[in-house]
Amino acid sequence: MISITKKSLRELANNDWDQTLITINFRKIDYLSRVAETAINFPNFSYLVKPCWELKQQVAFWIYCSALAFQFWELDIDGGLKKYCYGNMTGSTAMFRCLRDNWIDGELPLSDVSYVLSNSPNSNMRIEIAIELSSEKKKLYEIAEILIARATRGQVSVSDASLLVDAFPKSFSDPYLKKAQLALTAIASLVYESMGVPVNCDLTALADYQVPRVLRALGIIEYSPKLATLVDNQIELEVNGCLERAIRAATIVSVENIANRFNRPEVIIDNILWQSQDLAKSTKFHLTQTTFY
Ligand SMILES: Nc1nc2c(c(CN[C@H]3C=C[C@H](O)[C@@H]3O)cn2[C@@H]2O[C@H](COP(=O)(O)O)[C@@H](O)[C@H]2O)c(=O)[nH]1
Repeated sequence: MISITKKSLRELANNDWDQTLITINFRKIDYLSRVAETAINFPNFSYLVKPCWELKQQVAFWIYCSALAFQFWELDIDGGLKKYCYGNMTGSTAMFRCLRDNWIDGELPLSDVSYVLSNSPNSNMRIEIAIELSSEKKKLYEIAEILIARATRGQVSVSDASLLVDAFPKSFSDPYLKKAQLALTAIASLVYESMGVPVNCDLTALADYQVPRVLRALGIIEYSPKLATLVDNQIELEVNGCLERAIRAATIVSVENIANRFNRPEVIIDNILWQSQDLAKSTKFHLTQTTFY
């Protein structure tokens, strides 16, 4: 098995970043100093876990949430964009809350998977992924334990994220390990919150559809006219095609440069950008039907 490392993901990103499709305006990174100043706190993952849950359960829950953190939108028959809603929440926040509300005795019971997820976008794939996890509760808790032990040593890495892919390939396979790295960020944060051990996250940015939208609105990345037209008109991009990969790659390269410029970890920069979606206003995100992000 070829081992995936932060170095190999960066190399992949540098290969996939097609500069005829996307320009990165490195000079504009300097203008982000105000954003970087607020990028002090580690992302918070304890807001949904119940205080009575032991750490292993908190981690199992966030592995579950991360596996389902993809494509919270769907195009309806008129071509309009519909986002996943639960209560008065939308997108991933809504999904995480729905999972928390249906989490019983340390799991989303297998018998509940279909009805809990049937009204979500890409529901067939979401249900398949949930079945992979819910039918292997013991394995979920074993991997949670292994990853907690690694985090407790003070560092998590891309190769730890790839353990999740080996354990649950349907849930976590992705050339850029987006969801597996989200899970590792959650584990680092939860270990810190519950044990007081600071955990260094040697991870890349999480290449999703919101961070490139924010980077584009900030003028850090700029699409070629052809790519801009597709994204702005909400034309779907082929999964794993060169356009989609170029967007994910430019996200990783940009966040790496922002992190280096302001001497902050990539996960913190990623999180502050993800939390800054309001800045992007009407900027469209790219549409790709995928379970990767
Ligand atoms: N790059 C990056 N992408 C992230 C996250 C998160 C979850 N973060 C929070 C969880 C606890 C912490 O407090 C974090 O703040 C979700 N996503 C992605 O966004 C997309 C959905 O977007 P929307 O429809 O707006 O919810 C989808 O691709 C999903 O995979 C992140 O942190 N970084």
